[in-house]
Formats: sequence, C-alpha cells, structure tokens
Amino acid sequence: MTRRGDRGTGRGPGGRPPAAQGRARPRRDEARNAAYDLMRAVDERDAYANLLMPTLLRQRRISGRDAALATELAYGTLRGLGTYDEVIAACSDRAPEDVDPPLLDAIRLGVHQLLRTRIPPHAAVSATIDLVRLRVGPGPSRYANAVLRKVAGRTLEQWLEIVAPPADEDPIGNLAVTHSHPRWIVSAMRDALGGDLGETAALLEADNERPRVALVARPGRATLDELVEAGAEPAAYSPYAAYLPEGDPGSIRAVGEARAAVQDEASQLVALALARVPLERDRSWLDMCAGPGGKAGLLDALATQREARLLASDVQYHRARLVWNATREAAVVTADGTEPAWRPGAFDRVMLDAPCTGLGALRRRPEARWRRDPRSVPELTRLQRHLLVSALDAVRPGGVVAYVTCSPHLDETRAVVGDLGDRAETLDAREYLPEVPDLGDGPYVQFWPHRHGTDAMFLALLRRR
Ligand SMILES: C[S@@+](CC[C@H](N)C(=O)[O-])C[C@H]1O[C@@H](n2cnc3c(N)ncnc32)[C@H](O)[C@@H]1O
Repeated sequence: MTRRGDRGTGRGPGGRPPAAQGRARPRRDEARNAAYDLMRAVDERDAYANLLMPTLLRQRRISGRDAALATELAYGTLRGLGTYDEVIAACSDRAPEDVDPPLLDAIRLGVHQLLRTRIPPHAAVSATIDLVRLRVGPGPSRYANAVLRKVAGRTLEQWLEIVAPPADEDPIGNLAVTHSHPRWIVSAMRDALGGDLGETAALLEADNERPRVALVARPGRATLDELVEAGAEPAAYSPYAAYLPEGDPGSIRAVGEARAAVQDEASQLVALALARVPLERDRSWLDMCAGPGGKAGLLDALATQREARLLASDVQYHRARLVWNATREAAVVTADGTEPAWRPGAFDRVMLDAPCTGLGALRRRPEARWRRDPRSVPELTRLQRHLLVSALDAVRPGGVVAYVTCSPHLDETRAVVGDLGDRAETLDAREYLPEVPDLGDGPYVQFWPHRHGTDAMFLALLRRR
C-alpha cells in the first residue's frame, strides 16, 4: 500500500511545509481514512469488504456516526465505481485505468460523496484533497482537485445523461453505467428476468441497497418471540425469520448460543420447501455442500423435530468445522460430493446448495460484482452438473433432491436441472411455498431482492424416479 511519504515528503519545494504554500495542513479524517484503507485492501489484497470493515473499525476504535459514515462511504463507493469511473473519465484527460490506483480510489471516494451523499460539495472536495495529500502526495492532489471540481458541476442524473449510452441504442450499456454493474451481469440478469428491462433496472437498484439483517430462529431451539423481544421484527414469509433493524446480532443470546443465526430469508425457505415435500419414509437427510452451515443449521433442527438424522458434508475441512458449530445433532464430515462417501440411495432428502457465481448475493458483498469473471461460469456449471448427478445417486428412488444456487444465472439454474432426462421428476417447487408470491412461472422457484427483499436464490425440487 502506498503510505504517506512513499510518494511525497509531506513538505513543499525548498523544504517548506505544505501549510506555507497557502493551504492549511491536511486534516486527518478517521472515517474517510478507514473507508480509503478498506478500498485499498480490496484492491491490493482481494480483501472482502464486509469481513474486513468491522475489524478495521474495531481496531481503530471508530464507532457511532463515524463508523456508519466510513461504512457507507466505502461500500457505496465500491458498489458505485462503475458509474463513477465513467464520470471521472469524462472529467479527465486520463482514462481511469491510467490513473495510479491509490489516487483513483481516493477520487472515487470523493465522487461518491459528491454524487450520492448529502455531504456539502465543498466539504466533499476539501476532505478528499486532504486525503490525497496525506495518503498519496501533494502533486496528485492538484489532479484530484481539478477532476473533483468538474464532477461537482453536475448532479448524478445530469452526468448519467452524458456518460451512459442511450437506452434505445444500447440498453444493456445504459443499465450497466446507470446502476454500476458489469455488462455481462446485466445481460445475465435480464435473461433470467425474461428480457424485462424495467424489472432488470429494479433488480440492479436493489443490488445497490444494503440488505436488512435477517435472523432465523432454529425450530425447537429458539422461538420467534425470543428474537422479537431482542428487538427484531417478524418477517413476511419464513415462519422462522425476523429482521433486525439495528444493533449487533451477535449480542442476541439465542444467536450467541447457536439456537438462532443470521440467515437470509430465502435460504430458510428453500430448506423449508425441501422438508415440506411429503415422503413415506423420512429418516435420513444429506446436505452435500453444507459449509458454512446456514441451511444445515435449519435442516438439522427440522430433522430433529421429526426424528430424522442429517449428514452434513463439505469438501473443505475448515468449512465443515463451521457446519459443526452451526448444528447440534447432525453428523458432519469433510467429503467431496463428486466422490461420495456414502452408499447410493442412502438418503430420503438431499440438499445440494451448489457452489456458484453468487450473483444472487451482490447486495451483501459490495465489491463482488467486479471480482466475478464470466469465464468461471462454464467450469462452475460442469461442477454443478456433476454434483447434481451425485445428489440424485445419493437419494433413494422416490426421495427428493433440492438443487439450490445463490445465483439466478440461467446457465447455473434452469440449464443444469433442465436436462436430467428420465432420472428425476421435476416437482412444482412453488407448491411447497404457498405463502410466498411472485415466485415465477414454475416449476422452479426464483427469489429476487426487488420482489422479496431476499437474495436471488433459485430452487428446483427433483424426485428421483
Ligand atoms: C453455496 S456454498 C453452501 C452454503 C451452505 N449450504 C449454507 O447454507 O451455509 C457451497 C459450498 O460447496 C462446497 N463445495 C464446493 N465443491 C464441493 C464438492 N465437490 N463437494 C462438496 N462440497 C463442495 C464449498 O466449499 C462451499 O462451502
């Protein structure tokens, strides 16, 4: 990382301190410095913003409004940088990719403040210039100043009129720039939404919102009332879900004791749908890709209530350990689902929550959309098909497999479950979630952030013939 002094001495020509050049000594703003450090860690070390931010705030003892500001600035800038780079390009004689990354990140932070926050423009510019002087150097601050002053001359809407391709000529490009998503993701979302561009725009907008914190009360181990007493509000669909408007979920007793947990509502509902399919024999369940254990935690609780047993497995040891912590009665193993460690036909129900691009959870990981690579899709779909064949081998004839992805990409969803021949009967999964509206045309279920306030999770229920 470029540190103060790497690029400049902090002193003006002739050894004069910067204050002597007509500008006061730059002020160190803790919130903006934390946001900036987070962005640099994402760029340089492939850090996960949502994992690093709480640590960074704790280490620096940043709390309250400053913590909220640092988080908003960092996450908002990471989400919005597709739009911001187009604006920066229009205000500079250098393309963003030719700007030194530490300087570019600082300018992006400034653009975010100017175009998407209520911070007064003069404060946004001067705070950013201070940040550049402190962290990048006095020379680059002149360039940053020139760019930001141009950016400040227009609103976001006015800039979009200039920098976004016209919607009638290039609808995907228009949505990509307007809502700050890579083009290939916009195309994939549009396809999954049946070509509806208006709905695609609503989805992309929802991806730019921070998701609410959803909790699950694992049945038989915690109650919704317990979560409500701790300040949560019952959710719309899942009988086990509540949303926590504020506060640290870890401080809720039931969460601390693993009787409840943080879990997206759609994740709860796909597990519930699998458990709801009526079966004559119902003793033995498998969660094939269980780490870190969100769905396994709920399946384990549901299985225990009806005296069935769950085997939870993951190919990675450290993820299997997390499953161990999330479950109480389940047997947990480290195993590759494509090379089964179990007898064929041993299970009545199998959950296959397959590794995927995660395009359905972009709300949660501000930088994820820029990290995903469309070239990873064919490799993932090969693995998904392989795991699905294995899941169908693992379930007994008449038993049921839930194929789940946290991605609505058609290659990972319909294309994987659509060519099973006569190995399996596809059930209408919507019938097992009657409380949830707008799940699509069936027989599959597709959750959406803009429709349900959940991740964009896909579910197919397949009964082995
Ligand atoms: C989408 S995540 C599962 C999330 C989990 N079901 C939950 O609700 O918390 C996919 C998991 O599949 C695991 N995985 C990837 N390849 C696998 C394989 N060949 N066999 C078993 N697990 C695999 C990954 O380690 C990852 O933990």
